[in-house]
Amino acid sequence: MSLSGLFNARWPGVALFDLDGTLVDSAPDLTAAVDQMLAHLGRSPAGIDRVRQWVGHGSPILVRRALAGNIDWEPPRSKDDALFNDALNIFYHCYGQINGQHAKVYEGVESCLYRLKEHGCRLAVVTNKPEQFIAPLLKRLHLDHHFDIQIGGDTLPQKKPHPSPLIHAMEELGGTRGTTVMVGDSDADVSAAQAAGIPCVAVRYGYNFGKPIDALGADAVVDSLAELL
Ligand SMILES: O=C(O)COP(=O)(O)O
Ligand SMILES: [Mg+2]
Repeated sequence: MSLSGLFNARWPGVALFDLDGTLVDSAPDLTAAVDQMLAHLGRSPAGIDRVRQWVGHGSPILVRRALAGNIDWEPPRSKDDALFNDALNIFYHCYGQINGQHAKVYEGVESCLYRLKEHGCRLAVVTNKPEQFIAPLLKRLHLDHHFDIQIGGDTLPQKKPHPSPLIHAMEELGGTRGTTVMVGDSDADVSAAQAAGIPCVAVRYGYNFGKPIDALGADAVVDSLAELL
C-alpha cells in the first residue's frame, strides 16, 4: 500500500502523524521521567518494558498506570487525589528536563516526511502528549520544520481515540476525508481514524499497549514508513 493509493492519487493531501511510537521512540525519556517521579515518591522504578506498554493515552493516564504499577488502574475512591496531582506535577517537571535527550527518530521517518513535503502535502502531528512537550521534542530532533500544525492531548477538550483532534487538524490544513490519512502506532490512532472516517496506516514497531497491531483493521500496516514511498 502506498500513500498515493490511500489518497486515491489525489495529491497534494494532508497527512496526520502520531508522535510517540510512530515518529519518535520516546520511551527512554518517558521511562526516565516516570522512574524519577516514582523515586521521589519512595517507590521502585517501573522500567522501560512496562512504560512502553503504558504510553499512548496521554501523560495523566501514564502517571495513573505508573502509580498502579499496571496498565489497568482504578479511579481513587476519595475525591482527594493529592497523590496523583503530586505525581503528575513531578512527572511534568522531570519530563520537561529530559524530553528529547534519549529519544530517537525511527528509521524511514525523515525520508517519508521529505517526500510528502515534496509532493506538496501538508503535515500535522496529532499526539496525546501534552502540547508543551511537542515543540521542544520536534525541535531537538530536527523534525519541527516539516509540520504545519501540532495538536497535543490537551489542545482540545477531547483526545484520541476521540476523532475530534484528527478532524480539527484535517480541517485546519484544508483536507477532506478523501485526501487525508492518519499514521499511527496504536489502537488509539486506528480507532480515532475509523471514527473520523479517515484511512489509517499503522506501524508495527511502535507501542500499542504491548499488543500486536495487525488485527485492528488499519487500511495498511507497515514495518517502516519508508514502505509508503
Ligand atoms: O500518550 C502519550 O503521551 C503520547 O502518545 P502518542 O504520541 O502515541 O499519541
Ligand atoms: Mg503513539
